[in-house]
Parts: sequence; C-alpha cells; structure tokens
Amino acid sequence: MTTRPAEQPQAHRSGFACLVGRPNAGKSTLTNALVGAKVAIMSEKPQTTRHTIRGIVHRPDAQLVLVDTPGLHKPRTLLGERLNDLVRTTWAEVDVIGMCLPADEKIGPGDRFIARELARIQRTPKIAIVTKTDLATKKQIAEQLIAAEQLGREVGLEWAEIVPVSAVKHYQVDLLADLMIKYLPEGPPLYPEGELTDEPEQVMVAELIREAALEGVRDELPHSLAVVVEEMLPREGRPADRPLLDIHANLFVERPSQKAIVIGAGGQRLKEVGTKARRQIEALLGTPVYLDLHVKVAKDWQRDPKQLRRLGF
Ligand SMILES: Nc1nc2c(ncn2[C@@H]2O[C@H](COP(=O)(O)OP(=O)(O)OP(=O)(O)O)[C@@H](O)[C@H]2O)c(=O)[nH]1
Repeated sequence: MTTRPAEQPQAHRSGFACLVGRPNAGKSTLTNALVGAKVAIMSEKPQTTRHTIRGIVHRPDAQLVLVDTPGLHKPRTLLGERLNDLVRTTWAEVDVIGMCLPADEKIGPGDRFIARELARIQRTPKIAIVTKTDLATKKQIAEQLIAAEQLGREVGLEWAEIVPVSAVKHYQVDLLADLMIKYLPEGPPLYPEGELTDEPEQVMVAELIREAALEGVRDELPHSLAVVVEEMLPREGRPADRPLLDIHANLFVERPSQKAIVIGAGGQRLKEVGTKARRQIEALLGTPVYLDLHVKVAKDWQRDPKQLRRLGF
C-alpha cells in the first residue's frame, strides 16, 4: 500500500486590486469578465467610470476585490484634481495594480502619463495587461508585449508580470486572476459569498441614468452632466407582492442650452431617457420602479467646490 504525502492546505488569500489604463483601454469589460457578471457600467466612449465600483472574484482559495477607479487625466478643473487624488489614494491602498494596454493601439502619451504616475507608487506590484488581443494579430500582440516592457523601463517601473488577455473571448482571464491573487496577502474572505458589488445602489442608479441621458449627445455634453439620486423609497401602501420603488433624481447641467438638449423638443427626449434608465434600474434592482427625473442648471458645477461636494465628488 502506498501512502501519499500529506497535502499542504493552501492558505486562503484575500485583498484588493485595481485596473488602470487610459480611457477605452478595456478596464470595465475586463472587470466584468473577471467577476463573471455585469457590475461596472460600460460604454463605447471614454471616461464614464467615475465612481469606485467593486466587483468580487470569489474562489475557494481566494477572494479578489476589484476596485475600478476613474480614469486619471491631466487635471484642468477642480473635479479633475479631486478625481486624480482619489485615484492615487486607491492605488496606494490596493495589493496589486493591473495596467491595461490595448493590443490594437500603439502606446501613447496617455499611457506614459499613467505609467509615470504608477512608477511613483513604489510598493504595490504592477501587472502589465495587454488587452483586447482578439482585435490584434499575433505579431501585433508580440510587439505590444515588448512595448509594454519598454514602457516600464522608460518610466522606471518593473512589471511583476506581463500578460495578454481578451475579456471578450475570455482568453487568459482566469490566468490573470491567478496572477493577481498571487500578490494578495493571506487572509479570510473580506465579503460574504454572493456579493458582487458593494457600490451603494444609489450611485449605480445614478450612473445608469447618466448613461441613458448621455446617449447620442455625448459630444455636446461630455463632462457637464451630473446625476444625483435624491430619494429612493418603497411606495407606501403597496401589497407585498406588488412593490414599487419611487426614485427621484436630479440631472445637473451647466448651461440652459444643455438643459434643452437633455429635455428635447416637448420633453420627448427626457421621456425616452427615463424609460430606458427605468428598465435598466428595474433589471439591476429586480423591482418595479417609478422614476422621476428633473433637469437643473447648476452653473459651472465642475469648478465650484461647494457644488462638487453636493454632487458627491
Ligand atoms: N474586441 C474586444 N473589445 C473589447 C475588449 N475589452 C473591451 N473592449 C471594448 O473596448 C471598449 C472600451 O472598453 P471598456 O471596458 O469600456 O474600457 P474602459 O477602460 O473601462 O473605458 P473607460 O470607462 O472609458 O475608462 C468597449 O467598446 C468594449 O466593448 C476585448 O477584450 N475585445
């Protein structure tokens, strides 16, 4: 009879990671692929991920909490500076950072800016992730892996790993999870199983409304729209099997002309925005919703500290 050597029980690891990269680098999509559910709000256009949204990878041996930071950008307004501070604070607190570099686009000044900032965060291990490999040829991918390595050398940061992935084809996504988990400290799960996100519901609801309101008019009001959910309450006196959630939200724009764009002729556009957002909120929360939207002009809210605080930045 042969005796097998006693298996060493693997220590459970848990901790935080964040994905960084310039707008459109594929951070949200990769977050969703890692977590296996739609948590971050995606869009075709840059810089919509303003809030810290967390997805959690649950495994028997580990729990990886993904913190999705807003894009770091050259600050031109107070809002820009606040966002950048938030990004740096997040970077210094996580256990591992993944920098996304799309395989189908050359590394540019935007990537360099972020990499240079990353190099200043010394202790945290950083992984270079070449994303969207399904959009590139083998040759392009190989070149991008080399370019990523060179980028690290150029800015004085040593990548802990360099890994190509495709979130869409789920290529090497699990490998990436393994690599990130390797850098987490030993510890018990931080969140109960089944919890995909701890983003306050109101923030996610506000994001969904913002997304719907920006659709088709992004070029006209890219950063000039903020959404604040004022109230989210179950309608009183409803039977238990037919609940209704009342949501009141304000959409803030900076100029009357922008208000007109959001509302549209005869209020038609706002109505459509409301319908679209309501459907998504109902899907997110799993309950019927009555959505009440108001558009308000808050002049220069991006530059006014008091207004920024009121709008939750
Ligand atoms: N083909 C392909 N497309 C991808 C992949 N990952 C992301 N995309 C697309 O690239 C675009 C940007 O992806 P996002 O995940 O929103 O990028 P992001 O970095 O979160 O962007 P911001 O929120 O603007 O910072 C979207 O249109 C995605 O569908 C991928 O692996 N393959």
